[in-house]
Amino acid sequence: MGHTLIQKVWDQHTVRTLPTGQTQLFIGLHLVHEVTTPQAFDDLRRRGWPVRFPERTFATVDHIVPTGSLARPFQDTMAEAMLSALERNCRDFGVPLYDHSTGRQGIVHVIGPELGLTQPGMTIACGDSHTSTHGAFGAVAFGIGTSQVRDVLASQCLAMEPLKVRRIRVQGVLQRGVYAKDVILKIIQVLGVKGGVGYAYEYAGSAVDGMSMDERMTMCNMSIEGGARVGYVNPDETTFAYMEGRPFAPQGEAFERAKGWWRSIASDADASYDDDVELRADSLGPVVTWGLHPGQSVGVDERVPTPGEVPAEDRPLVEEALQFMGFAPGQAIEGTPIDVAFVGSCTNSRLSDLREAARFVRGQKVARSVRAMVVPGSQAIRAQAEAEGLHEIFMAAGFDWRGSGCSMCLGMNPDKLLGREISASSSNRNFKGRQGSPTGRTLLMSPAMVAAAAIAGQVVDIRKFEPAAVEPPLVGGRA
Ligand SMILES: CC(C)[C@H](C(=O)O)[C@@H](O)C(=O)O
Ligand code: SF4
Repeated sequence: MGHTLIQKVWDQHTVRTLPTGQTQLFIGLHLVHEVTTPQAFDDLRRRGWPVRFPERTFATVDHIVPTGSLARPFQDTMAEAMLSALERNCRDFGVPLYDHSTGRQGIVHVIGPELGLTQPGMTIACGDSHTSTHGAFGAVAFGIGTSQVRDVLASQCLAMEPLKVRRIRVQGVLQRGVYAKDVILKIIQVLGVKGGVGYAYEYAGSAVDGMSMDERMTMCNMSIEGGARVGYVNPDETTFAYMEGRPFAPQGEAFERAKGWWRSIASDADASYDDDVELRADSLGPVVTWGLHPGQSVGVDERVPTPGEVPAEDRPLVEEALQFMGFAPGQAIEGTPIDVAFVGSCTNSRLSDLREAARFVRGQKVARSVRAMVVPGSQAIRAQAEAEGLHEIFMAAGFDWRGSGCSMCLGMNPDKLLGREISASSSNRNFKGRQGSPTGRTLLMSPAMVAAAAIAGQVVDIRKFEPAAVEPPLVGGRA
C-alpha cells in the first residue's frame, strides 16, 4: 500500500511520538508577521532563550501596513507599536525582516513562494490561518496560534495531532470565465465550512494538474475556510518550473537533485485516503458568496436561498445572513449594486490575478458609484505589474493603485469599508465586520468578477462581460 504526500512528509519530520500520542514535528520553515508574534518573542526574551533556528525563520510586515503613505510613525499607534516590535524582535533575535526597504515586502503567503522559501516536502508553520496556501507546492503547511509561534521560535518543533486525508479530484476543463477561486468556493459550498475539520485536503484531478502555481495557491489558500488546516497539491513539472531560479531555491546541480526528492514525496498511485470526493470542472460557473461565511454562496446565475428551502438546522443562519446582507429571500445575486471593489489579498493578488482583472478593465471606466482599488500582494508583483503597464490600465479606469499588504481583506489598516458599504472582493472571508466596518458587507468572487463588477457597478456574470476588443500586450515575466 502506498503513502500520501502528507504521510511521507510527516514521517520525515517526526522527531518522536510524545506520551500524549501527538507527534513532535520538526518545522522546516517558520514565517512570521507582526500581528501574532510580539508576545511569543516577549516570552523568549523573558526566559532568556534564543530563536533556535533563525536561518529557518523569515519575517515580513503585511496586516497593519498602510497601502498609501508609509511615513513613520504611522498614524495608528497600535500599528506603529506592532511594526516597531517586529523590527526590534528581528534585530534582537537575528531573524531576517523583509520590510519595505528590501523591495521584497508583501503578504507573508505571497512572498514565501515568490522568494523560493516555500519548497515541496517542507513542513511550514506561520501564525496565520492561511498558511495552507504554501501547500500548493507539496509542502505540509498550516497556521498556528501565538503560543505555538513561541514553541517554534524556541525549539523549531510543534506537538501535532496527525490529520486524516481527503482527496478532492477536480476533473475536466474549466469554462471561460471560471477560475480556481470559483472551484474552491464551490468545494466549500458542497463540503461545508466545517467539512474539513480534522482533514488535510489533497487537491488532484486533471483540472488541478492543468492549473498554474498561482491558481493552486488560490485553491490551497482557502482550505482553511472549508475547515481543513492543510491543503496541498502534489509537486510536478509546473511546481519545478516555478521554483527554478528563485533566490532561496536550490541552484544548479542541487536543484536537479532536489527535483528527484520532490518527485519522490508525491502521493503514490496506490495510496489510500480517508475520504475521496470528485467534482466536474466543466459544469462549474462563476461563484459568488451572498452570506456571512465562505460556504454561503451561489452560482452568479442563481438566487440567494429562501429560509424555507434549507434544512431546519441551517435556517437561523440563513435568516441572519439574508437580513444582515439586505437580500430578499430568493433574490437573484446578479445585479446586486456594489459600493467598493477590492482586488487583493493572499487569495488573489498575484501577477496572473492582476493581469486577468486588467483584461476586463482595459478601456473601461469604473462606475461612478464605486470606489475601486487594486492591492498587489507584494512589492515585487507591484513592480512587475508596473513594468507591464497594468497600473496604467487600472488607473485610467479609475482604480486606486496601492502599495502591497493585506489591505481591505481584513481592514487592520486604513483600508476599510465605511458603514453599510457592500464590496465585491477577491479575498477569502466575508464574516461580519471583516473588512473594517462592523456593518460592512462582503461578496467574495474571482478577481475578474470583481473587475467586471467595478465597471458595471453591480454583480455581473463575467461570461457575458466582454473584455475590450484589444487585449493588453502582456509581457512575459514573473514576480
Ligand atoms: C491576523 C491573522 C491572525 C489572521 C489569520 O490567522 O488568518 C488574518 O490573517 C486573517 O486572515 O484573518
Ligand atoms: S491577505 Fe487577508 S487572509 Fe491573507 S494573511 Fe492578510 S488578512 Fe489574512
